[in-house]
Amino acid sequence: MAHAWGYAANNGPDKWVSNFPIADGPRQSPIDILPGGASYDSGLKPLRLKYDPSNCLEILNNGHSFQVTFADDSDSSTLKEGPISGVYRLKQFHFHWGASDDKGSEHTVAGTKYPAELHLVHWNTKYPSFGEAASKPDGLAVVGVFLKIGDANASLQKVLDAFNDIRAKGKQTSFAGFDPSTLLPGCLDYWTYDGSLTTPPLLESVTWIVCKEPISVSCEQMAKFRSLLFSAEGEPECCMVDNYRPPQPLKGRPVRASFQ
Ligand SMILES: NS(=O)(=O)c1c(F)c(F)c(S(=O)(=O)CCO)c(N[C@H](c2ccccc2)[C@@H](O)c2ccccc2)c1F
Ligand SMILES: [Zn+2]
Repeated sequence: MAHAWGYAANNGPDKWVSNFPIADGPRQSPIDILPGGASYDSGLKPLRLKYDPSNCLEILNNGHSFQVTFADDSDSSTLKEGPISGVYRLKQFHFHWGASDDKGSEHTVAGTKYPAELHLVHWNTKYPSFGEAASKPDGLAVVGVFLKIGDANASLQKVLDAFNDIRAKGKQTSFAGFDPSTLLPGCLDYWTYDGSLTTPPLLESVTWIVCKEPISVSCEQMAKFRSLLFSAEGEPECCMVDNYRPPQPLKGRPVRASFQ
């Protein structure tokens, strides 16, 4: 039985390298973004995101995070332009968060941690499937959005309202008609760099697109995130918190900014 990875002391990010040696690779994610170290690139286009709520299928607690999965058999929910070329289809979105409001994001900005981070995972349609794309250097594009404590987020609340059905690992429930563009900030200025998945298999196939502007989340909503469980029904309850990988070495990679 393959060693189950997780976020605990015995199977967390510092241990992943033993089963996934790419953990020490040249383009690992997340990173600490230094705004002063990013170079403005006037050639970067605005993000073109088009999401069809009818593609939204279900919400699932996969034991590491919760994910909302989309039908990706057509080009109706896509990411185009920005730093990428071609058409990338939305496959799922998920979040990372902390046990307290002072940590939880994967990317950091000049050392600043946010309480949570949203990831919208897209795959390059030049490849026949998500699985094929996931192993190619230009196969995936993930849009990251920071969450900052403030007013309650009405759009996020629709996702949190489904949590009672997915509290334990392996639980899933239908989740239809949700438009993920309602989770995006008003300004889509971004940083971009070449990186990887931040969980095993840590594949170095991700063009990261991290929005500069956060969206809001209330303290009560953060508490709702922390009501999910890493554990399955019948197992000792283990709260799903701190499911984030810390920043990894930049190893000389350029970070570009779409804004001045
Ligand atoms: N931060 S990240 O964007 O790197 C990331 C995560 F941090 C993350 F937690 C997940 S997850 O699916 O929630 C649990 C781990 O698989 C995925 N999920 C991936 C995924 C699974 C199914 C469909 C789409 C995306 C990830 O599990 C994956 C990607 C590629 C190949 C195998 C698995 C993910 F992409
Ligand atoms: Zn993620």
